[in-house]
Amino acid sequence: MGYIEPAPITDKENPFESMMERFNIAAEKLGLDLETYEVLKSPAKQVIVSLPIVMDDGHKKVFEGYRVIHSNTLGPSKGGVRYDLDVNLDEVKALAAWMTWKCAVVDIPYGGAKGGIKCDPSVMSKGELERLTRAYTVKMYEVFGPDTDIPAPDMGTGPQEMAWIMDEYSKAQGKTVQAVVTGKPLVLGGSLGRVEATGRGVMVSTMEALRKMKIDPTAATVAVQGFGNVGSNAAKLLAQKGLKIIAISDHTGAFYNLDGIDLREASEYRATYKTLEGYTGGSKITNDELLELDVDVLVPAAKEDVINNKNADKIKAKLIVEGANGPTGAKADGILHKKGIVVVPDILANAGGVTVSYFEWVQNRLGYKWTRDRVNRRSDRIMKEAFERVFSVADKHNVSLRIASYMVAITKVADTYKLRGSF
Ligand SMILES: NC(=O)C1=CN([C@@H]2O[C@H](COP(=O)(O)OP(=O)(O)OC[C@H]3O[C@@H](n4cnc5c(N)ncnc54)[C@H](O)[C@@H]3O)[C@@H](O)[C@H]2O)C=CC1
Ligand SMILES: O=C(O)CCC(=O)C(=O)O
Repeated sequence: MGYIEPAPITDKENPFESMMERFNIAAEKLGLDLETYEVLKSPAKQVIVSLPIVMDDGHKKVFEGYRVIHSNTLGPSKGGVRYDLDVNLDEVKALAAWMTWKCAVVDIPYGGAKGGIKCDPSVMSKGELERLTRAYTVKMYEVFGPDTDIPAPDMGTGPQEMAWIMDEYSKAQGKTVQAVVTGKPLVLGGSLGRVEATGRGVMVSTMEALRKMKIDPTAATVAVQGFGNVGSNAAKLLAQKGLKIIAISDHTGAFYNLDGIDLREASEYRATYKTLEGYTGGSKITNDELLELDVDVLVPAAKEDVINNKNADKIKAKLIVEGANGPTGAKADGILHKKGIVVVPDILANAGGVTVSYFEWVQNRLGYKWTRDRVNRRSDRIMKEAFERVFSVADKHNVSLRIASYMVAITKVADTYKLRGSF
C-alpha cells in the first residue's frame, strides 16, 4: 500500500479538476467556511496496490489497483470498482468524490469511494479475471468491510466480480459476509432490480426533466452513448415509456436508425458477440457523430469528458441526462448553459444504482429479500424526491441543475461534519 502523486493526464480534462471546478462554484454560492471546504475537498484515504497475477500462458503480469475513499462523513464509504485501461489515480479520486456527492444528493447514509484496476477485461480470460479480483480483494482486506467500505460494480465489472470479492473477503473472516459488496448475483444475496437500477434512475430522471420542460416523451427521440449496464438498461426502459431510441453505441462505434433501434435485437447481438461491432440494425456513424445528433435527449453512458469544450457547441439535444460519471467536462458546462441545453448531472441522474445497492446492503443485514416491485417503487420515489430537491434549489438560486446538485450534497455533508466535529 502507498501514496503517489497523480498521473498527468494529457489531452483530456483532468476529471478531479473538473469535479473541483463545480465544487468550488457551489461552495462559494453556499458561503462554505474555509475549514469545512478543506475537509470536504480532500480524499480521506488513497490506496494503491500492485497485483502480480499468473496469466493463462504461465507468465506473471503486474497490474495496478486503486481504492480511494473520499469521505466517511455520512457513513461507510460506497462506490464501484472499475476495470479499464484508462484507470488512474486522478480518475479514481474524482469518481470517489462524485460518490460522496451522489449519496448525499439522494440522501442515503453512505460516504463516497471508488476503486479500479488498470486492465483490459475484454482480452482477459475468466480465470485471469478471477485471480486478479481475488488478489485485489486480499490487498484491500483492511479497507473493505460492511461497516467501512463497500464496493460495487462499475465499468468493466459486474455480478461475477462482486461474487469473487464477497467470497475472498468471507474466507478471511471465516464466515459469509454478504454485505461487504453489492451488485452480487441474486443467489449470493444480490437485490432484485440492482442490474437495471442505474438505467432505471436515468429513465426516472429523464421523465422528470421532460415533464418540467413540457416535452411529450412519446414524441421524443434519444441517442445513447455506451451499451453496457447503464446505457442498455436506460435505452430499454426509456423505450418502454414511449421514447424512440434512434442511436446507440459502444467503444467500437455508433449505429443510427431514424425508425428506432430494435433494442432486443441489439442486446441479443451484444450478448452473442460481446460488442456491437458488425451490428446491422442501423447505419454506422462515429461516437462523435452520435453526440451531435439532432435528438431531444442525449444519454452519455460510457466515459468521462466525452462532451467537452471542443464539441459542446455542436450538441443539438435539448436535454442531456448523464448516465456515466463525469461525461461532461467542466469547460463545457458554460457552453451548454448558453445554448439552453438542460443537463441532469451524473450525481443525480445515475444515483439509482447506488440507491438499490443501499437496498441490497439493508436486505443483507436484515437477512430478508424484498420483491422487485418494492425495490423499484422505493428507488423511483428516492430519485423523484432528489430531482425535486435539486430542481427547487436550482430555481431558488438561479443555477444549473449540476451546481444545484452540488449545493444540495455539500450542504448535507457539511452540516453532518459540523455536528459530528470530526471525520
Ligand atoms: N454500473 C453501474 O451501476 C453504474 C455505472 N455508472 C457509470 O456509467 C458508465 C458506464 O458504466 P457501465 O454501464 O457499468 O459500464 P459497462 O462496462 O457495462 O459498459 C460500458 C459501455 O461503454 C462503452 N464504451 C466504452 N468506451 C466508450 C467510448 N469511448 N465511446 C462509446 N462507448 C464506449 C463500452 O463498449 C460499453 O458498451 C460509467 O461512467 C460508470 O461509472 C454510474 C453509476 C452506476
Ligand atoms: O452501487 C454502488 O454502490 C456504486 C455504483 C457506482 O459506482 C456509481 O454510482 O458510480
